[in-house]
Amino acid sequence: MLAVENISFGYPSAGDLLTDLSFSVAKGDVVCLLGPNGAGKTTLLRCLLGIAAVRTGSIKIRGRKIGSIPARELASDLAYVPQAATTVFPHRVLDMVVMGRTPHVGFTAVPSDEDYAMAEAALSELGIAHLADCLFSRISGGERQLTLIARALTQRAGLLIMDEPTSSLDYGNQVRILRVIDRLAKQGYSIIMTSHFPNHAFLLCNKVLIMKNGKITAIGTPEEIVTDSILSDLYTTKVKIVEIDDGVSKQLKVCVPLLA
Ligand SMILES: Nc1ncnc2c1ncn2[C@@H]1O[C@H](COP(=O)(O)OP(=O)(O)OP(=O)(O)O)[C@@H](O)[C@H]1O
Repeated sequence: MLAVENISFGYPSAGDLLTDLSFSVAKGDVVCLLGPNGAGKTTLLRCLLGIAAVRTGSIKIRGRKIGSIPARELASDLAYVPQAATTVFPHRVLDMVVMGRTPHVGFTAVPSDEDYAMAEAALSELGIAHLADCLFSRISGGERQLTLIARALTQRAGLLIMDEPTSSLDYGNQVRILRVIDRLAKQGYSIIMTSHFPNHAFLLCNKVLIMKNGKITAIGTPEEIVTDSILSDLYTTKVKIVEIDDGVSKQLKVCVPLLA
């Protein structure tokens, strides 16, 4: 679905911030991008979205270079789910979600009844249909994140790019969002998400990219590469991976930071 080949990126008159990154994303993949602050995760997402133009290499979606795809067409392949910041504009939740139809209807056109029906269906799919008439600025952080995911679903793109989808959410809401991501992947969506929580990789990702100083230093399954030594090196702090019984059917790995 997505093929990233040897890309480098830097801001004008500065050196490379991302160096020679390559990876691929298949249908149904949930890819977790792990790395410390400043590693270049958001910058990489900006390149994938075509907001930042790469210096070298190529990013292809379904075989086409993203630079050659008109923005509106690209939006039917890629949807961005930003962090759940609030907005100063008092939009209704349903109106926020129907904005996902913008690439399909155009900036000046009014969304049709069908567009609103799609937005309502996305809200129902995520269990927040009751919020349709609430103001986005007055719902909780977890509800805002679900609203932004609903907007991406309404866009009808197969690849969802999520920047720290659980940031600033409490434990229960983090798990709710992770469950939604897991369910979407099972429906065939591909997902790339950044996270500061290696446990997320164990819980729902089938592929992990380890990023440090603008480079991908390891790619693999969580079992292969989310290890004591790689995480301790990545975050320059002692980390231990332990196995627990999840109480249902399997052993689950969890990552524990050590203070000593
Ligand atoms: N507009 C810009 N101009 C120059 N440098 C920038 C710009 N935006 C970001 N950077 C630099 O790029 C580097 C990578 O930033 P980026 O936001 O991609 O990291 P990140 O891994 O997403 O970090 P975090 O986990 O803290 O969000 C940082 O050193 C940052 O200062």
